[in-house]
Amino acid sequence: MSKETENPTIVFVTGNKMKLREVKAILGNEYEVVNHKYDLPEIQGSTDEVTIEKCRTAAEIVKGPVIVEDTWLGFNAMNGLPGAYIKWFYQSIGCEGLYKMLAGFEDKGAVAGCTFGYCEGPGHPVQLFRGEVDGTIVSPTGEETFGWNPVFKPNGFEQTYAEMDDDVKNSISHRYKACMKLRDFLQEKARQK
Ligand SMILES: O=P(O)(O)OP(=O)(O)OP(=O)(O)OC[C@H]1O[C@@H](n2cnc3c(O)ncnc32)[C@H](O)[C@@H]1O
Ligand SMILES: [Mg+2]
Repeated sequence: MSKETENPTIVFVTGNKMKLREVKAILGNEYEVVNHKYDLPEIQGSTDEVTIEKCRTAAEIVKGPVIVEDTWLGFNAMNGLPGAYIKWFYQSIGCEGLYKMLAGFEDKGAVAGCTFGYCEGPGHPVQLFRGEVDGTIVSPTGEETFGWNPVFKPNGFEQTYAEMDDDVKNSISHRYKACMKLRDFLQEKARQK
């Protein structure tokens, strides 16, 4: 089937199938999201630093415009930790363990966030687009199909990310918010050409 209009292409360097799926669901009507599957090395540092380094490396590999994304989950009682290190915590102790980490704290508040990086190509600066959602950490509820979705319940909702329909998560999530900022930037850039 041929398309009437060609959407601009975005090259998304990620090794995470579920992130790719969500970005396609959020931006797929306006962009052709192409994946370069590569597990980019992640330095130790703030989420911004991690994203900038991932994006620089991705641009070197692809030799052209790329986006990358780094996700974090920060517990308010722990001043934002695990933050960018959530991947390693999740991999080692799972959702149940993440929930139990807060057993000794009254404050179950958390922030789910992600930062997209955009880089025009090797040697170019990296632009950052951040999206955050406040919520609480709850006992794992819902199917564990994507990371820590079962323990994160966004404020204002009765369901965890894992219990929500994909459409709902993708219209309110940290990733949605960051994608909207990225989209605005890309549209503005296209207008200036
Ligand atoms: O190749 P990249 O894009 O880096 O993919 P990754 O899987 O390594 O992802 P991160 O470094 O950003 O680590 C974030 C961790 O949080 C998980 N995660 C990311 N987005 C999520 C979301 O929206 N809901 C639940 N878990 C998520 C993800 O599976 C990782 O374990
Ligand atoms: Mg990673």
